[in-house]
Amino acid sequence: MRLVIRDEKLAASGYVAQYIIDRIHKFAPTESRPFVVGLPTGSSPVLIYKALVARHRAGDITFKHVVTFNMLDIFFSHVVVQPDNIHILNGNALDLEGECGAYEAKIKAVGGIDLFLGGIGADGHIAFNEPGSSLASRTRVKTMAFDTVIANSSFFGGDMELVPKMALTVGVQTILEAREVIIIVTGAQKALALQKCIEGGVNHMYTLSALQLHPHSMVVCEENATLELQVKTVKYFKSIEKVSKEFGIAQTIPISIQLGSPVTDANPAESAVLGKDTRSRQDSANEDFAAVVEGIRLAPPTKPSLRAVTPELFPDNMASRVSPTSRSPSLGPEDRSFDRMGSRISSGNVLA
Ligand SMILES: N[C@@H]1[C@@H](O)[C@H](O)[C@@H](COP(=O)(O)O)O[C@@H]1O
Repeated sequence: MRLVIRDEKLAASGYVAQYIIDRIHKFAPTESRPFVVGLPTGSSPVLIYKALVARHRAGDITFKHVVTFNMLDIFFSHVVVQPDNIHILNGNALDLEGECGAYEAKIKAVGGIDLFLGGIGADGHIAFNEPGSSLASRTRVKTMAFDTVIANSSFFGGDMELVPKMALTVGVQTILEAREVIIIVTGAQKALALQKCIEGGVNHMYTLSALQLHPHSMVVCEENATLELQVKTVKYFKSIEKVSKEFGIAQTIPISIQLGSPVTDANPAESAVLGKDTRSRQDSANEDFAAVVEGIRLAPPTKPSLRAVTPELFPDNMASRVSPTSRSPSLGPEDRSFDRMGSRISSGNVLA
């Protein structure tokens, strides 16, 4: 998991917005190969949406071939994404179970989610996967925790009575299957939840902690949200960014995920010419080692590693420590054998 910390909410949101724009540019989606995003509800992503809308209006980015799976009908969807590409869970459907199953099927039909953007509840939940949710859960009906009802009352004029007590939500497993997950965390009120999810173990009481099992997850937060983290945790994650900047190493996800690698039925020869990856997207998503390999490829040349040299092959070290004058008949048996070895090496012979 990556943890990116920025001083302010605005900077954290700007970072995520730019990240999404870069991902879409690199992916270069088309009608038949759209970029698929999962979008959350809540107030945390609002600044990100605003930044994306502004950049869209400035002509920096198009969302023409972006498909969204929204938790709710948010303004962003209407402004920039084509209506046909927007999928929203309908909490008023007559058959709620059918609605949830169909949602999962639609995600599968478009090839899975490339990037799931999420927030976090003050109790550590992701989407509406409240404490105690199965970490293997899929899209389903969920009863909201009291805390969540309070948090969401701001969207209902502060009236808790108006807040639905149940919601349809993607499951933890649905989220874990996204090829990449980014979480935005703002506000000191989220600090304890963030601490549990980052420094604690994987735990169904803090469902965001399941991201520890995801090969490509990133939490972007403002400094205030780190208040409960250990100083060494904060310093460590900050140092990762600093070091990679110094060494010119891009902290990237595998190229196959960035490009949305073609499916396995691609002609291998053609793929080789195009430099494309022929693995299936799902396979690629699971290859976290690829990220490491890529990091190594991007690393600038360094001094040859000493560990690459077998100690036995170090020349002449022993001989150079023994000066000819110190080789006296008074040496003990062990020293004499040391002396003999040294003299053979220093005379340029190779020991057989
Ligand atoms: N289901 C949503 C979550 O997706 C969201 O992350 C959380 C936090 O909301 P906010 O960002 O407003 O703090 O609220 C709700 O419970």
